[in-house]
Amino acid sequence: MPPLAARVHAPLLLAPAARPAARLRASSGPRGGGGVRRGALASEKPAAVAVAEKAGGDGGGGEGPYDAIVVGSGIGGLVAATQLAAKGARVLVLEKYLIPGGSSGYYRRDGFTFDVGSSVMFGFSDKGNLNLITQALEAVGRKMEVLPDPSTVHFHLPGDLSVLVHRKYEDFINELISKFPHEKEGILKFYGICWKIFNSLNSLELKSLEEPLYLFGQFFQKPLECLTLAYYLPQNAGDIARKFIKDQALLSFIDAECFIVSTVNALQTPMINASMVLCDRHFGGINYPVGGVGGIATSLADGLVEKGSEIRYKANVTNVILENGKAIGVRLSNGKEFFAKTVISNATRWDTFGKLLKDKELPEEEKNFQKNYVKAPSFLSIHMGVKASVLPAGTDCHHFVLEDDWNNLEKPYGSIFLSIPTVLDPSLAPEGHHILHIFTTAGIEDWEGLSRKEYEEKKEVVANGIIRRLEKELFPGLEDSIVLKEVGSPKTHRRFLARNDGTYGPMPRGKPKGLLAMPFNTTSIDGLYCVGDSCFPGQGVIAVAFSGIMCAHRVAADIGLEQKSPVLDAGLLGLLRWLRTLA
Ligand SMILES: NC(=O)c1ccc[n+]([C@@H]2O[C@H](COP(=O)([O-])OP(=O)(O)OC[C@H]3O[C@@H](n4cnc5c(N)ncnc54)[C@H](O)[C@@H]3O)[C@@H](O)[C@H]2O)c1
Ligand SMILES: CC(C)=CCC/C(C)=C/C=C/C(C)=C/C=C/C(C)=C/C=C/C=C(C)/C=C/C=C(C)/C=C/C=C(\C)CCC=C(C)C
Repeated sequence: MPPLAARVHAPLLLAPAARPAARLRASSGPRGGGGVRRGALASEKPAAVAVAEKAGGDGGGGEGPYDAIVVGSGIGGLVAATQLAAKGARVLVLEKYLIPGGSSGYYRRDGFTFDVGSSVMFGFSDKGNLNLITQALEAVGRKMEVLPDPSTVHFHLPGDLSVLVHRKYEDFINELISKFPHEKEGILKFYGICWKIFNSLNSLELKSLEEPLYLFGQFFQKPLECLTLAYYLPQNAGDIARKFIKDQALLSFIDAECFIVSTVNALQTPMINASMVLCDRHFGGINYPVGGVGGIATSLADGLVEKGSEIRYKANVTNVILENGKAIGVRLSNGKEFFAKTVISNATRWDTFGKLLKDKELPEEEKNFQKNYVKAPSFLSIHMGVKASVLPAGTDCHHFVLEDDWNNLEKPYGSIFLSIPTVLDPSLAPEGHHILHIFTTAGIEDWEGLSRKEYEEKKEVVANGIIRRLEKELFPGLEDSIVLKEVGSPKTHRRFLARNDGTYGPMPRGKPKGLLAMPFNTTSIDGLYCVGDSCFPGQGVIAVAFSGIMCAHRVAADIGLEQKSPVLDAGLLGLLRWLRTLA
């Protein structure tokens, strides 16, 4: 392997549009083996690529009707689409970009395969009911090989507090107690409640909470578990932690645990979401897909096509078409129209109602959502290839760094997330090298109004500051070991992920009532559904996978593929709408 030249790349978070053919070929998965059908050869041409090549992006003339059109192929959209296709629906997914996955996509540079977003994968185990990524793949006959991560994250926190979240719960809890022996009882109680909630969740068959026949069925079969969930639904992790824990540093640690999940502190993080991630990391564990995270989306897209549905790339949806107030199709930027019984938007709710329905007055329900939630800041991401020698032996895969001051936890550029997926899967980088994927929160307003030169310079200055902090805290010699570096700003994320202001997801405006105000999948527009991280239960790949499963169930009932009761529907949907107004 010839040595890689050290250099700094232009602002490319994702692949440049100048290489469309290569990008379509790359759809076979990050490593070609990322999404192999059971018993199929890894070298077989994935069906999704064939359709993309045939479609050649936007065409002309109207098409349809489909059972459902899905706008966007993030994990939320793809799970909704594949679940529906598995139930026998004919689905069309329209994706603006060149490959599927959105924030869970990938790109390649000089032999490195980078995950665009998170590399920390929940829900990828082979047990329980909450392994939603595994289940989503299985629904379309796919299975990915995964590598168990021995830990979830290594926290490097103020006051030299270092906590490694081991895969084994006992190891983690003993390590935490060893740092706060005086809070042993409080620690066991707080994490004990998390387990109570997690076990309740894990005992249910997860489908749409907006479908009454299913919901009442679950209440009948598992009354205690459902009541437990209903009890904790409006509560937040920070309030529960404060019932048992007094030590401020320990409460700040729990803030950091929650911040990773929700980009806000524990007082603002719904207890159900906190419990889900604080326990699944030990129950199913964190598992990394061989070949990279991008393989999940390409496998789902291939599975979708094999079920007789379609996905088209370079298809930029600009409008949802309404007829008598009902969503009946969509229009692309090239004027082409597609029609369907239902339309599912995987764009954020801000984009769905602010752009795809810009001529329509914002419905009350959405006003309520925007009253309760704001767009979380975007982020600055740095993808680097480094010489392997810079990492000490036994380096953990994921790190969270906040050096001196707890007050900086939620501030822009305050906390640093770092993933080194090559610790688990060396095939993602050329021999002798590692990948460092670094990100930190950043607002779009910081990056607007700059000239090209100022923008490039600012990216360099900010990125180098972050790299120097990591060099000081974790890896001496880091700067000199860099062979490849690409910096993405909030503007990059807005452009390539098509997310309003490049937002990371929704964030409660104040202190939420747990998950009570979070909208589900139906909207106040007949035939229009939303899926993704601005729907219940919020941010996170496993969370949007759940929103996809819920959405597909509700849509399937509405188009006659699953049982439904119009009378009960009206009652439950009305009740849920009313409950949201209480939040
Ligand atoms: N760094 C990170 O770890 C990171 C960053 C951001 C988001 N995330 C996570 O990623 C997940 C987001 O998943 P998601 O399912 O909500 O969606 P997503 O944002 O990942 O994907 C949405 C997809 O819809 C496409 N799209 C948007 N508008 C469109 C339009 N008008 N026409 C056609 N296509 C359009 C986008 O190109 C994108 O591919 C969440 O888990 C979130 O928390 C992670
Ligand atoms: C309806 C009513 C009213 C009532 C009823 C009751 C009941 C029954 C209820 C039920 C409920 C349920 C089922 C629920 C569910 C839920 C769920 C599933 C949830 C989930 C969640 C998840 C989440 C949130 C996740 C998240 C994650 C994340 C975000 C991640 C991230 C990561 C990252 C960022 C990375 C980091 C990195 C480093 C450190 C490096």
